[in-house]
Amino acid sequence: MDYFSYQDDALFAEDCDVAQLAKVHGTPLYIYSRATLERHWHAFNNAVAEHPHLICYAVKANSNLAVLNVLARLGSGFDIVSGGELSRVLKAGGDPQKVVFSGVGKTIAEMEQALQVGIYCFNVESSAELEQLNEVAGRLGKVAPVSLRINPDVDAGTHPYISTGLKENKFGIAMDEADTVFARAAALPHLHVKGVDCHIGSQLTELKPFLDAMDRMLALIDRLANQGIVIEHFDVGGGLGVTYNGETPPHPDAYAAALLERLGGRPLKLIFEPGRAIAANAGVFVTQVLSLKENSDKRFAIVDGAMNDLIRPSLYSAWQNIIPVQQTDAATCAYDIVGPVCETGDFLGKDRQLAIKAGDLLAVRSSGAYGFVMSSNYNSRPRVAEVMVDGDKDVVVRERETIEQLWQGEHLLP
Ligand SMILES: Cc1ncc(COP(=O)(O)O)c(C=O)c1O
Ligand SMILES: N[C@@H](CCCC[NH3+])C(=O)O
Repeated sequence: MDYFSYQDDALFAEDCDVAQLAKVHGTPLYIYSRATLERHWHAFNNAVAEHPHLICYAVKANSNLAVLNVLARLGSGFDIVSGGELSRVLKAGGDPQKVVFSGVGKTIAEMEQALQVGIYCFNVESSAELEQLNEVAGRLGKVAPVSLRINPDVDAGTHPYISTGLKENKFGIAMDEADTVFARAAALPHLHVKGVDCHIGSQLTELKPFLDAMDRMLALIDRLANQGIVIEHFDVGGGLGVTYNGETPPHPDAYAAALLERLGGRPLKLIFEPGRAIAANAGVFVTQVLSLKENSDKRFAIVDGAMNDLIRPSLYSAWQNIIPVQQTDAATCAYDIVGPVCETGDFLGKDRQLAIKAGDLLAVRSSGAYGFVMSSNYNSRPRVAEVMVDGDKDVVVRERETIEQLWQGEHLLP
């Protein structure tokens, strides 16, 4: 079931006509589907329903308050990487006791904030962070719940910029130091060791790297048990991929079943941190064709959306499907879909077969994750509006920035 589909050649988001949404709210525009977010969250939650677990949506994928609130209402937990994300979760009605705090560099202020609100667990990424957290917790008269993020040194087989589980990556504690750092964590007075975690990369489309990582992590958990260090939970991170262009990532059911089989009856609570798998295909980015231009080699469609609004194609050469908002029978041509930003790398897609003219609307699919959250004001372009549809209702969940907001907080010299 695809909540973004055509009805009589017009693209709909649930029961809302996308062209009408663009007319009312302007372009460029992000549109999210509540039903899709909920279906994807339930897919994870149902996949492990029979086993103690917590689904902690990775806020970084899409941190709009309405997105977080929809998931909080389902009972979701949240994986955060900053004090800002924690504040968003709380503002959106999320339960701090279902929050795990990941991230390779946490500030003292962020540690204090998370300790004060009582999060579920800190995913600690280094010995230095462990010592700091112990000190901060001691100063506040608290005990910090901790998991250690271990870098299992497996190749996730994904884009090098989004691979995180190799020794050469900055993330986590090396496996060959894990036992020692755990022993230290267990000995520190203001920490309570709860779990282990790993996250080997994003947009994984095969089970094997996940299972390789799990085998190494379970071996560690067994060694720790022999040292008398009891691990309550195993946080497997996020990373399950989605279909952008014909990839066939495992369904959460298959993923969870494979993990549970490997777990082999160990009484560990499982924590999942899915971001992309929940949000990516719950959103589209709608842009209008400003003009067409061609030379002897190429045809360009210059659109009002740009790399500052959706950077994935420029940053990772990521391919996202670009479809017309109104389908026609007209003959198609190959276009590079480019934005107004003054960078050669400013494109949303290359060599796309489309039948388009100035004024037409295009929808870039799979834009619900790592879309708006990675947007910027580069070229002094106001950040775009975000709308969430819920059946035949649409709500502006973030207003388009105004020109005045572009220089909010800036000051002239006296
Ligand atoms: C620690 C951690 N957890 C979860 C995620 C979410 O990843 P994904 O969106 O691929 O599920 C990330 C980002 O890759 C991450 O770094
Ligand atoms: N921003 C990346 C994913 C990064 C994952 C962050 N841990 C993307 O769009 O694919």
